[in-house]
Amino acid sequence: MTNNMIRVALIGSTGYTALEVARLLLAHGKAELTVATSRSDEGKPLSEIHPSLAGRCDIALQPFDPEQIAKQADVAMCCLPHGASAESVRDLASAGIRVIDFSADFRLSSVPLYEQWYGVTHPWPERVGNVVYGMPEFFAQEIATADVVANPGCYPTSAIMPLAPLVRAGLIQTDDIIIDSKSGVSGAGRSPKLGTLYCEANESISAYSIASHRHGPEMQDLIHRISGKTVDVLFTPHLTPMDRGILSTMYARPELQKGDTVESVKARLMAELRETYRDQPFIHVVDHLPATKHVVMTNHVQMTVRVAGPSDAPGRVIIVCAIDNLSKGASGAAIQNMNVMFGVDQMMGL
Ligand SMILES: NC(=O)C1=CN([C@@H]2O[C@H](COP(=O)(O)OP(=O)(O)OC[C@H]3O[C@@H](n4cnc5c(N)ncnc54)[C@H](OP(=O)(O)O)[C@@H]3O)[C@@H](O)[C@H]2O)C=CC1
Ligand SMILES: CC(=O)N[C@@H](CCC(=O)OP(=O)(O)O)C(=O)O
Repeated sequence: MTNNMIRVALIGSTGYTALEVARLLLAHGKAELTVATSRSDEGKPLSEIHPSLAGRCDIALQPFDPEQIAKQADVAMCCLPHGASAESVRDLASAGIRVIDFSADFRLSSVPLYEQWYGVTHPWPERVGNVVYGMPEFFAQEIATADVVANPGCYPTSAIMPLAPLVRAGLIQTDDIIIDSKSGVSGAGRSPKLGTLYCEANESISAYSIASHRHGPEMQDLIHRISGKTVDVLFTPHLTPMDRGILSTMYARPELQKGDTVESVKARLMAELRETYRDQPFIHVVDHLPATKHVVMTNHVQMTVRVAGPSDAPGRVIIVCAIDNLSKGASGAAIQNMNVMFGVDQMMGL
């Protein structure tokens, strides 16, 4: 650190999550961007790639050189796609710089699980299952001293935050959990793809990767790590015509107690969530139905619970959670993790 400022390196600066990190750092106060790397646009000012930064962040893009970056920065935010990220994370960590990895390369507990879902051989297998999951609401102590942090996936954040405490407390059954999520198009990244072209995505909602999305195992893995219980989730993501935001609607069966009503089950689940997140400044257990508009452009999470069925026979628990995929689902979470790693107020810049 110089002048008490945390020096931040952005790796893969031309993408959406990198832009969001740069934007948040402009208002941070205790952290500054000192390095931005790019394979494709070396030498150009960052603001040429992201015009919204013009006149505010004109740092020149440089090639990826871990030894050099370690001299210029205290922490690297690695905003690369999964598969490509792991090698860069390994090289940065070996050069002595702390790393926050935005990809899924270090999120899962085991190499076989990673290789089964990502279809690539992991280049740093000894660290898989040995990197803290960057969710300070559950793992702040480990994050504070970590050399590498695995920033959570966007959909998993919206599911793990409400489900893990309820599973841990034994309030919902562990099988038959359905997670139905809708994401804005920025969740797919900035590289052009057929499905994210305007005429494909606008005025349309579509499901994709049914029963085969890689975030299903991430949700199961992390709920297990937090609750100690094995859960079975069925996850369906949808692409929606919004720039950003995720709304997840989740269905589970309650563990009933004698005399339970719809109202008593709802009260018990809401009380558990409120107690879990009582001291967490970004997590809000609300009475209203959360919407993406309530949280976009913020690091805040809103969640609530409803219960369906005749009043004396509660059937299904319905949980609704809203986040911003680029903020608490990616770059905001990374800034929060960085704050915890460097011992500053976790809300700084957020
Ligand atoms: N978008 C979102 O909402 C979320 C994204 N994430 C994760 O964050 C990471 C970044 O996402 P996002 O910013 O959306 O992605 P983008 O596609 O917008 O940007 C990724 C950047 O990585 C660089 N890059 C692309 N391919 C390679 C490669 N093969 N080797 C090295 N560098 C490469 C490029 O930068 P350059 O050419 O400048 O080097 C590119 O601009 C991904 O792992 C993603 O899964 C996680 C949660 C939410
Ligand atoms: C809308 C959309 O396409 N979303 C992306 C997930 C976003 C993400 O960043 O996930 P990882 O960090 O785990 O890669 C998808 O479904 O692949």
